[in-house]
Amino acid sequence: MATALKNLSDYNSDHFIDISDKRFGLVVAEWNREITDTLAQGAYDTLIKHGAKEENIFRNTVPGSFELTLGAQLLAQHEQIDAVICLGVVIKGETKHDDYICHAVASGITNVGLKFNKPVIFGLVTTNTLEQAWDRAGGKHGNKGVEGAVAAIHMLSF
Ligand SMILES: Nc1c(NC[C@H](O)[C@H](O)[C@H](O)CO)[nH]c(=O)[nH]c1=O
Ligand SMILES: CC(=O)[C@@H](O)COP(=O)(O)O
Repeated sequence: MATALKNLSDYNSDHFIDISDKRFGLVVAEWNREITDTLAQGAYDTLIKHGAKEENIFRNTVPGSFELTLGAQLLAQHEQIDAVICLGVVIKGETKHDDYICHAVASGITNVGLKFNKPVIFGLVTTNTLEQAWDRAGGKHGNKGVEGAVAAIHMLSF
């Protein structure tokens, strides 16, 4: 499987631009809070590591991943926000509810990015089990929050 070969925290930063004056929005879902907090810390630490200023990272929480789209839009609409990173964890339940959430968020945040012409990053962990989610929040497959921050910086370097 592709995931088995890829660590979400492995990346090449050679092409990154100076992000010291860039302003980042972090939108974090409260569902599965322990895991989403770990994703958010990974994203925050990566942005700081590559030169972002603490005062230029704006974190907001939403109830669940379904609300990430509106949360992203409320940040992306501000011209002083340069990129938005959306972070959530959706773990399959007994019904198809997870499918509806994930598809809505994937489509929704894509449209927000296109509407405001700025990076809106899909940092959604979508797993079958809690263990798989932790594997992608600092576990054996890295941290999806790190991947999200790297994607935001990469797109700003476009
Ligand atoms: N089951 C999960 C949810 N469910 C909540 C929805 O995201 C949403 O907040 C609710 O439907 C009200 O609109 N959210 C997650 O982030 N992760 C889940 O596993
Ligand atoms: C993934 C979810 O949406 C969570 O609420 C589990 O839902 P369900 O077990 O009702 O499918």
